Amino acid sequence: MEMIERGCSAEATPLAQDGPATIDVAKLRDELDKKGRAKELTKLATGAKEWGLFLIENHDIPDSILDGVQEVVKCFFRLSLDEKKASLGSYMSKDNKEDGTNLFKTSYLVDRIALKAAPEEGIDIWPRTPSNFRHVVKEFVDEATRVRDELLQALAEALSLEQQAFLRNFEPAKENEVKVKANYYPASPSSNKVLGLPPHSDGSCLTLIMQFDDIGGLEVLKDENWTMVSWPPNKILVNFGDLMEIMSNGRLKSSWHRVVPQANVERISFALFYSPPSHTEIEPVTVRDEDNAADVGGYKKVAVGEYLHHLYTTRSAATTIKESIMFAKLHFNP
Ligand SMILES: O=C(O)CCC(=O)C(=O)O
Ligand SMILES: [Fe+2]
Repeated sequence: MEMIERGCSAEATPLAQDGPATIDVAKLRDELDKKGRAKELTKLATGAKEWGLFLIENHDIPDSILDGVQEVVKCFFRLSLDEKKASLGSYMSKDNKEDGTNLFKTSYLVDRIALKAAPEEGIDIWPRTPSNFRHVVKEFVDEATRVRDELLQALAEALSLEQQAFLRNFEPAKENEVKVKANYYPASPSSNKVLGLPPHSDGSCLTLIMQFDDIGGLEVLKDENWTMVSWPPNKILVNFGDLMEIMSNGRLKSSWHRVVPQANVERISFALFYSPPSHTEIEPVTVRDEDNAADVGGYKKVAVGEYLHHLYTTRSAATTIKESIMFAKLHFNP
């Protein structure tokens, strides 16, 4: 298989002793309990900086919706290859070609579909089997987007920024990008050889990930060690992508992560990738050096589409971790 820098072989990984922070969204919403809310914001700031990701609970997305997503995605992956091809219909669309090829041909142990849930115009690449796939996923996307907005505001507040500092990049709402990926990782007896997904950072601002069973598979590079992240299906993992690192001027770092197939059990995950509209120029928040008031964040203004194009065309050839994000640095000389 293709060699991608550090950590190509998936050696056994210890489970984190104390995993990423779990943030209680209900506490963030509770304006009456000021102390409890402030405590949760502090936990959010600390946890998010430490791991580049965190978990959320009490997010208020009904179990019926989470269960519905699980059902339609499992149903899709149970189809035969021919049935999957037939189900996807206009699969060879512009949007689905690049990512969708993973479904049938990959050097990694993953079968996956990538769709765009928003913006809506001109997109008809949803699986037709099961017939309620699109409806169920869209319901979930609507709920998750509400939570995304709350999280972006809470993150700004947690960093002592003005509440809209991150969310304002997501205007106008109807032009926001929401990519959907459903990943199926088969069990792999030789799991110490082949990866499900290679080490990477997401291009998004935030990625919300569900996994349908808490069996392990996602690993994040933390303090130079690959560390398995564990979470149950009713919690959602919130991962920072490169756009968040740029937006926050490096105060929040995108995580470097990979997926390792498990030896005896298959795994399915379902992720929403949120990015501002492609033409939006992200202006990194200012990060002041306390002593001389200079900006020390190191990131510059960059258009979302331009950055993503750069990331997707360079990351597989990168030789160092997060090399592609250098493009958004003030002192980048290609
Ligand atoms: O399967 C997972 O948990 C993570 C998937 C992932 O990293 C991705 O699709 O970018
Ligand atoms: Fe990822």
